[in-house]
Amino acid sequence: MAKTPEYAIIVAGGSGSRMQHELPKQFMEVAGKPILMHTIERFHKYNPAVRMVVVLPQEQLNTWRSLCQKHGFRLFHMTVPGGATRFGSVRNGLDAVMGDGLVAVHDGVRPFVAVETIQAAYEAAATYGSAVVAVSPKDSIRELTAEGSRAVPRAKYKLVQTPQVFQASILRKAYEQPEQEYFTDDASVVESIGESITLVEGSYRNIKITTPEDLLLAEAFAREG
Ligand SMILES: Nc1ccn([C@@H]2O[C@H](COP(=O)(O)OP(=O)(O)OP(=O)(O)O)[C@@H](O)[C@H]2O)c(=O)n1
Ligand SMILES: C[C@](O)(CO)[C@H](O)COP(=O)(O)O
Repeated sequence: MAKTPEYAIIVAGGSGSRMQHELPKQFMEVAGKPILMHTIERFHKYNPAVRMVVVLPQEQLNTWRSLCQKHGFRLFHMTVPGGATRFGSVRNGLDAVMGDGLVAVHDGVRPFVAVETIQAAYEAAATYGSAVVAVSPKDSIRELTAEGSRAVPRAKYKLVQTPQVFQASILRKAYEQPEQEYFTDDASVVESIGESITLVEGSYRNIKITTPEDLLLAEAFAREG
């Protein structure tokens, strides 16, 4: 039987404002290579046949082309221009996904996702229609209230990562709706059309490179391979 087509929308259309660096963080080097190249390599390592759609800021398409030349980066991927928000970028990426199959959405700035995590997410989505990678919090959690704050039971919460994988038809339907402020990831978008979300265990190494100190961790993880 033919394998279900697998797609990956790698969203790298942001400006990286919290990194406070001139170059968008997805292009900053870790272990001598742009972060985004590490990310693409992880998906290629999982399955060289994954059809990759990389979403980039419109004004940075040429920068990426130059970086690929400079680093001799030849792993095949399509590029599409991003939107004003992550939601808009995923929607643009989805327009490039033709036909049925499983679609992973992954942050371009999560370069240390394990191949085993990617595999587990595609497998769960094949069975349940959705799969969202998450880990348990390590710190205590307090909820902000009108009076101040109060402790909440940590065991009731998960910290959400990517990849988030869905049947293409579900993801398309979800991204037809208007964007809402509480859409911070793909699970929140899909859930709001009434679909249930299946969680898959993630990894504490699957960090999202967001602020400058994350780069220190990233260099350490990259050294370990
Ligand atoms: N308009 C946007 C905004 C974000 N992203 C992508 O979504 C991922 C997670 O977002 P985040 O870490 O918030 O990235 P930025 O938006 O670039 O960072 P910041 O919020 O600090 O500006 C990143 O890979 C980012 O490039 C995107 O594709 N398009
Ligand atoms: C999708 C995500 O990485 C899951 O943790 C996260 O929600 C992205 O949030 P950001 O506000 O774009 O950093």
